[in-house]
Amino acid sequence: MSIASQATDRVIIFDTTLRDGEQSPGATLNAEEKLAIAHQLALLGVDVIEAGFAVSSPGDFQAVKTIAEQVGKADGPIICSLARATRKDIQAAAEALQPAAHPRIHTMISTSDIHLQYQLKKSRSEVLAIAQEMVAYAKSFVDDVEFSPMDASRTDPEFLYQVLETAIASGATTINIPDTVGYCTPKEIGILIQGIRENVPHIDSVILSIHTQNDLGLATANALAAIEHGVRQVECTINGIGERAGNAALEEIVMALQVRKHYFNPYFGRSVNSDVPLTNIKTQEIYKTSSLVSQLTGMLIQPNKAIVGANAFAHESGIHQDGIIKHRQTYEIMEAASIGLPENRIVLGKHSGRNAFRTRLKELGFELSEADLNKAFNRFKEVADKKKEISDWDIEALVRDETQNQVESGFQLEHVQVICGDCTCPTATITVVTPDGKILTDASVGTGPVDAVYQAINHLVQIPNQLIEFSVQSVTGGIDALGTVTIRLAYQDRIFSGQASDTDIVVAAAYAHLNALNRLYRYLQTQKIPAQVSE
Ligand SMILES: CC(=O)SCCNC(=O)CCNC(=O)[C@H](O)C(C)(C)COP(=O)(O)OP(=O)(O)OC[C@H]1O[C@@H](n2cnc3c(N)ncnc32)[C@H](O)[C@@H]1OP(=O)(O)O
Ligand SMILES: CC(C)C(=O)C(=O)O
Repeated sequence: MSIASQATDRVIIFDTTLRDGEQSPGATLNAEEKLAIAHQLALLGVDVIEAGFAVSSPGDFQAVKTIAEQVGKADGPIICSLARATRKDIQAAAEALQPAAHPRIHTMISTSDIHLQYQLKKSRSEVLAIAQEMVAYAKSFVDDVEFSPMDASRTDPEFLYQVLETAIASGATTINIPDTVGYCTPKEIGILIQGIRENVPHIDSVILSIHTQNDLGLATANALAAIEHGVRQVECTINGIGERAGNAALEEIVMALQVRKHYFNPYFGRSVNSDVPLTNIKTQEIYKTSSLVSQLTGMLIQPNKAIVGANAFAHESGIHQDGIIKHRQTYEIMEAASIGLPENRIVLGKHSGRNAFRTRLKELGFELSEADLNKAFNRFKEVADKKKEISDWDIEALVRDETQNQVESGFQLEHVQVICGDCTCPTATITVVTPDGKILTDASVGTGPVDAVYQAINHLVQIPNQLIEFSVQSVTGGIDALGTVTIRLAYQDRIFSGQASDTDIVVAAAYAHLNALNRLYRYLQTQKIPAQVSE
């Protein structure tokens, strides 16, 4: 049974990722890649896959044919090919779709005066005659024929009604209304659809469809407005890819209908509180499908993209994180799991608060006292000011650092400043606070910036020691990674180690050195050997 002959109390999802989506500059797919996406679209549960434009190239013809064979099974989706309103295009589409259990030919011709005058160079009556002839021709191959009046939203409504009436009389089973250049506002789309429903004879005997482009960023809003006015098929693409600024994004349409179903239910004659989904889409497959399309087309997804962007379920600011930890719905209207993501993300960064920090520490197995937590949190904020995102490894390093520094109280590092470069003698200026509260400053030169720091600290602290090991490790990847410096100092026959982390490894080296010196200092105290602090 053709989908058009079924009464629909839901929205038919017509996916055109493999046709309009592939028209995104740079997004070209080969037949194998198209097949992989088509299989995933079938798993996602789309009703119609527009697999390509069969006449456009031998490769696209083959892709449509292979998808028709391998995905267009009896229990699978409708497989569709686009065709201009020409015999050659329609023949190619029919031939490529031949193996599909449910084939659809989608034929189109422009109807706006600007297209007729400048592109087709045809009169309205010629276009009317072509539409009539070509829909009938497509119908001679398949039952399921979709007709699109290209640039419908800029077409004289009276002429549009005439063309649509003709297409329906010639056998079209789906009438698709394209806002080809993404020109309309949602209100105008509503008026357009309402006008068609009121003025085109037999429009209720076909599926009315909408195809929106995103030139003004209104594709999703326009598609939803059309649904409110009785449209029952939406043409859309994964991640919203498509010609120019793209098409309505499938994931946005589907999740809007899912999350706001109580709002949309009355437009489908349902009771407001019905929880029956308004599409057949298995929403848990959305994320996987989105990633596959992004990977194969090379079209990266902007981080703030609705539903599938990396930040769509990520919370960075303390107030939001606090709310999410207390009750997820305070700042989330849908669950990450509903699109197939394992969980939402609390991102620790400069806007995060104590609750999120404490919660992450607990997850990492650290139970800190309130005082220790505050200290670690202050360090965290300092690092967050320099680093975009704080990873779990960074946090572990910070907490370890704080814990060690508490144990080894003694000299406190107040200030580190280093000048270095290829034409400069590396010079470090260091300020420390002694255990009895004196503030001391000194400057030293060295063979490199770290050596200069060590010389200056040694001069201030006056504890004899020998640096026997120095290593630096990047805690995480990236240019803003935390570096952990580990050192070992020898004093007579004893070894004292120190470790510290910072986004600046010279600063980390200074803290690590002081950390080891404090251990040595405490040892000297227990041995009653006085340290000679410089004056
Ligand atoms: C809004 C949309 O997304 S529509 C789909 C757009 N997608 C594509 O164009 C991708 C695939 N296209 C192609 O591979 C090629 O353009 C082809 C194979 C379709 C045609 O290639 P060519 O024969 O070299 O024609 P070309 O692309 O230069 O020009 C398009 C021709 O189609 C005509 N045309 C455009 N739309 C239609 C239509 N709906 N019905 C009939 N003819 C049409 C144009 O008037 C023009 O004809 P002309 O050469 O007689 O002036
Ligand atoms: C072929 C039609 C539906 C189209 O892509 C458009 O008009 O934008």
